[in-house]
Amino acid sequence: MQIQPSDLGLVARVAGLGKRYGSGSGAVTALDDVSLGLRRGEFTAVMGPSGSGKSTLMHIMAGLDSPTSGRAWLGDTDITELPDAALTVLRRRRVGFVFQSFNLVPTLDVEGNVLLPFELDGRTPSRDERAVIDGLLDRLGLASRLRHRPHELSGGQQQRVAIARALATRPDLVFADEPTGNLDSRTGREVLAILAEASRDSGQSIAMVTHDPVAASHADRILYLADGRIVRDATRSTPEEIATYMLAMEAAA
Ligand SMILES: Nc1ncnc2c1ncn2[C@@H]1O[C@H](COP(=O)(O)OP(=O)(O)OP(=O)(O)O)[C@@H](O)[C@H]1O
Repeated sequence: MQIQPSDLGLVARVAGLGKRYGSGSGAVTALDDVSLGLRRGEFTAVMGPSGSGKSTLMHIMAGLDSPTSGRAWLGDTDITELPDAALTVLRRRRVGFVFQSFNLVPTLDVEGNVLLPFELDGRTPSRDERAVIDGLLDRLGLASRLRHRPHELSGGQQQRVAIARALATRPDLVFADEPTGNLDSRTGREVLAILAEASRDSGQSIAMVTHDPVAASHADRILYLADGRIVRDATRSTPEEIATYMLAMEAAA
């Protein structure tokens, strides 16, 4: 019998992943032979210089983009050859995303955006789920903004709506691309605390791209990418240790 990712405690896995954009002399190798597993309940930060492949890796792991070579699993499902409709359902049930561009629906108010994953799944939140959502909206300072639409919110507020939406269904796996990028330091700390709690208390796995050593210091594990390859897989580190390594990487580039 074949060993499944879940037998190893993994909620997502990629093996021998490669991604090339374009062809001929203009081709760009965004990922080069990346193998990685994300463990259940683990909070992982993904760091690396601009253009090192962080967003590409997250998009492929989340089933939003396909690799040029290699394989990717969400849970025990190999998503590399999964038909689009099945992949959409799998993503909706198991994965939350926070994109750099927020991807809020402009015609829906804050509450409508946060409840969208339930709407798309054809159900309303249970009483427990409603309590989780209300707690998130409260902690993210959005409780007084429920009837506002995205264009009536600041960039940081829109980012918080995207975070509430990603966590609302308590998905197994949350991918967050620079989730604190637009936030002041107090709100940023609250978002990091919410992500850390989701992993510690609810067993959710979080993968967060960040350029900020302080944000990365909240994670259990830190992956460093350079030129499309994982160059270091580290355990929890201080902001100073992270900043020192990032500087050394940039100096070596
Ligand atoms: N759609 C695309 N077409 C062509 N090249 C692309 C495309 N998307 C990304 N790339 C290239 O792939 C490489 C990796 O990009 P990616 O966005 O994954 O990097 P990143 O580490 O997330 O960068 P940043 O920190 O600046 O967001 C870059 O060289 C980028 O220019």
